[in-house]
Amino acid sequence: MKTGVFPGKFLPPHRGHITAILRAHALCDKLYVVISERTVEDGDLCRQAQLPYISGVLRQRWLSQELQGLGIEVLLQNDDASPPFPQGWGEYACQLKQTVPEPFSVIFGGEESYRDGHNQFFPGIDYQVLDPQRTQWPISGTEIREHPYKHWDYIAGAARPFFARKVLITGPESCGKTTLTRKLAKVYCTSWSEELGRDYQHDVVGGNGDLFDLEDFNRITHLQYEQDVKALRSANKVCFFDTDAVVTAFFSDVFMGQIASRVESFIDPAKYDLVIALKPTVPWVADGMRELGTPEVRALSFDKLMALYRHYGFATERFVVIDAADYYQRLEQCIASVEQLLCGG
Ligand SMILES: NC(=O)c1ccc[n+]([C@@H]2O[C@H](COP(=O)([O-])OP(=O)(O)OC[C@H]3O[C@@H](n4cnc5c(N)ncnc54)[C@H](O)[C@@H]3O)[C@@H](O)[C@H]2O)c1
Repeated sequence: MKTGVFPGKFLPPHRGHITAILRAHALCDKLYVVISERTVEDGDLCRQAQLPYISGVLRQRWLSQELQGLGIEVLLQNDDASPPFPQGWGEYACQLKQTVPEPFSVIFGGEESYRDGHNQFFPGIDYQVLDPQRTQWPISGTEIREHPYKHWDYIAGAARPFFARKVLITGPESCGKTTLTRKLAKVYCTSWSEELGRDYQHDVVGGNGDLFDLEDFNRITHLQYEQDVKALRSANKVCFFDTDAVVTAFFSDVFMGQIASRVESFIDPAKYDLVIALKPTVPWVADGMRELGTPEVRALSFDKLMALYRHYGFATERFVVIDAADYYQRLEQCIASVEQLLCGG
């Protein structure tokens, strides 16, 4: 029985890592992937790339998603107490032997320069180097952190939702949100999450808004969240959202005179990288389910919705407000703001 260990930072995991891990797995009977987390150093690396901290647990979740079902165990090791390399070799070696729950006979890696250290601090354990020139996937974690959109295809699938830019298109009824969201998704060849409250109203309530009850808005928020997560999983650099929980809170208040109890727990001002707010300056389209059609009510709805965003901690002064009265201009303004969001990545 040959047991191997594949250590790394995996900040973030990419195809080079995954392929090397799978090769290592083919060379032994049991493989442990060990994520080495140094919160200060790793935190600095994320900050330098202007990314939120990618915690060890998050990396463990991503790698576990990627490798599940293959008999590879993903472990997390906190190396905060070890000095940096090369002084930290001894502590690192001790810690690794404690983290892995059984004796191992081989350590895999891609760095020839670590061989002497391995020979000294892991006596009797082979050090096997795989693809040291990174010929198959010429990529590093540093390159991905600094330019995730340029190197998008290398990012491990499970980590892509973290890196995908999230764009919310919001606004009151009949301002072209759904069409614009679909068009933007097509322009950027990516996924989007459509508002499902209207389908819910059609399918469950029979189209008659008077028949809503408060619990319906809790369900809508939850279903929308699930759909958003699914859309994000297949995003190509950017993902578009046709609605959010603030809009559901708004309609809960319109129909029921109060906000359903669980809606607020889905409101997250930090979720979106860009919020595009559409003003109701295009013609009203009656579809049998819309309620708020007069020009005065439409303008008031927009103001009320923005006030609700402020109430929930959104920085509405950073919203891109689209007030052009024609669809061509609206689309152009949206594309320009998305371009700005993605540029430099
Ligand atoms: N930094 C040091 O001087 C040093 C010294 C000794 C041990 N270590 C330990 O070694 C482990 C690896 O650290 P790291 O910073 O190199 O981790 P990492 O997350 O950057 O990489 C993990 C492993 O994948 C390999 N790899 C990376 N990109 C690849 C690609 N495109 N194709 C094929 N293989 C690729 C790396 O060579 C490494 O072996 C860590 O556990 C670390 O603590 C580091």
